[in-house]
Amino acid sequence: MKKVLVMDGVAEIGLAALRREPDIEVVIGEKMSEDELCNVIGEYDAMIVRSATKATARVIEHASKMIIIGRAGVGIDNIDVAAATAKGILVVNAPDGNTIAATEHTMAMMLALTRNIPQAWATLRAGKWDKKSFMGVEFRNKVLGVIGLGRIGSAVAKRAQGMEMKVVAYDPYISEEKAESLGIQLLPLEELFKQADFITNHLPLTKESKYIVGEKAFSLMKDGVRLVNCARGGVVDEQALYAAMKSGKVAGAALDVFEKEPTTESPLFELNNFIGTPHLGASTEEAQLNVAFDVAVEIVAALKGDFVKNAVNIPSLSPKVMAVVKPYLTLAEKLGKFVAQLVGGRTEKIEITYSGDLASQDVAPITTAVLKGFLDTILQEMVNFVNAPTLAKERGINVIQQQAGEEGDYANLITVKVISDKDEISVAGTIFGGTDPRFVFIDGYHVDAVPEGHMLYVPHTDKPKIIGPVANLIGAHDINISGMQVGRKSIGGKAVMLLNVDTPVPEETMAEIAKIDGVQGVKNVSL
Ligand SMILES: NC(=O)c1ccc[n+]([C@@H]2O[C@H](COP(=O)([O-])OP(=O)(O)OC[C@H]3O[C@@H](n4cnc5c(N)ncnc54)[C@H](O)[C@@H]3O)[C@@H](O)[C@H]2O)c1
Ligand SMILES: O=C(O)CC[C@@H](O)C(=O)O
Repeated sequence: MKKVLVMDGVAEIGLAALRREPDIEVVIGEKMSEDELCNVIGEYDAMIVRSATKATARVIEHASKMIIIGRAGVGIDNIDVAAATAKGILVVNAPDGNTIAATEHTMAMMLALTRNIPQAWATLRAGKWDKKSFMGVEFRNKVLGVIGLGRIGSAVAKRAQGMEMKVVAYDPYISEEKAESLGIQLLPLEELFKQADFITNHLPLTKESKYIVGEKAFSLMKDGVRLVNCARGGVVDEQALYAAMKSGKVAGAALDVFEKEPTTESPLFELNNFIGTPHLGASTEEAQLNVAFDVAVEIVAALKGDFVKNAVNIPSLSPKVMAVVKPYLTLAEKLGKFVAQLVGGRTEKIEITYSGDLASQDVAPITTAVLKGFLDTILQEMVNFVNAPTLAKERGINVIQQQAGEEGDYANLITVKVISDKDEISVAGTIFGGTDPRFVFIDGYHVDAVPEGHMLYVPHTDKPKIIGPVANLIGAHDINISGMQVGRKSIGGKAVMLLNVDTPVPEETMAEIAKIDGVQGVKNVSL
């Protein structure tokens, strides 16, 4: 039975999707301190959070059974993803489910700010009919500067265009063509600050984006600019904003997110032209249903050992690409395991070359599968798709992935070459007919071996009286040989023999095989 800890109030539809699974027990957690969470987290195989619970490095250190942490929302700044990755814990989010909610909240904040709606209602409620204090401005023909033209930024832009605003944007990771197709002019950030009448931030909080809207930015802005942030606190420097509002530079600001959350006190709250909401961007019934369901589906998939769609710490693939690469993952893992058992010495480099159909695919997950197979064989600690690249890097293994392009004799081919301080070995595999994995080269010698179970690898000199004696010695120990492949490049030169055996060949038999004249080595391999 797998235990899932659900924190921060996740919609019932997500809980129901988890409870439907007979092997999953759902535990609804109450708000906990870091210490309290550390004390209980070791019992759980998965955890779901929104933004309140912090999966810190300390919490993750105590998460001894954890397979996956799911974020019912977009931002993953409350999860220490690096710590999770190093521990092999998958982190997934629900990136699409609350886009519209956050977009509409941004539009609501822009309108409320510009037409003084919260302030006017407060005075009306206080018994005053005050028309003079609440003069607004119109959106039409104004310039909206969107910082971060991702899912929410571009949806906000579309709605602003519907209100006849001119939209400019800053996002160095979006192509000119994409922006053009949205009718948006991309600008350098400084230029956006200079031109915009309204500015809305849609950047996540990262090292690069912290305080990107700070003192210098305010000095560049137009007098009377209005600012909205419904993305992440800390992108806007709240002290600098306060100063810019006090000086009259900023005519109004609306924040849904704050550097410190929860927060109920801020100098900004004393300003009449400031409005704030307590991180409500994703708080619509629809968004909460979407993110709860999406994240639950990912948790169920991960706990069953299936692939997840929205992993943030392993490469995510579209279903179309996944359909292409999935059959190669098992083959790749076996190639990694095979070379790990043959190579001696300290591994310095692993070169993985893809050709044929794979030359033009996104092969990053296949490379990870090779590393997983390789490291799982040589390390005691848990190795999985999440931590395999990090573990390889920590061990100083230089991983080179290349896509060769030329077809060769195989429709698809993965060649894994491992170079150590003492040794070098390569093995290549292919998939026949979409499902049938084969090893087809070992150190450039052609073979055609089914990569499964126990195998015996015997490099030798190509001459008579080798194959028979090897087979006889194995047979004499009552071990059944279910397959045998011999590859050579030239008569009398080096050759390789690969046997599929039903049980591993005992050490003493291997020692006898090694004594056969012409045998250059003998190794057991288990896949
Ligand atoms: N207030 C809420 O409740 C709420 C709800 C949903 C999302 N969010 C937040 O809104 C933000 C945007 O969400 P999204 O779904 O649009 O994300 P997204 O990933 O689709 O968009 C982010 C955009 O920012 C750009 N970007 C990232 N770092 C940058 C940098 N340093 N400089 C310039 N551009 C950079 C990226 O290229 C991307 O286009 C996230 O921080 C998310 O957590 C808040
Ligand atoms: O869960 C929430 O209420 C906020 C989520 C939002 O900040 C996000 O990044 O998706």
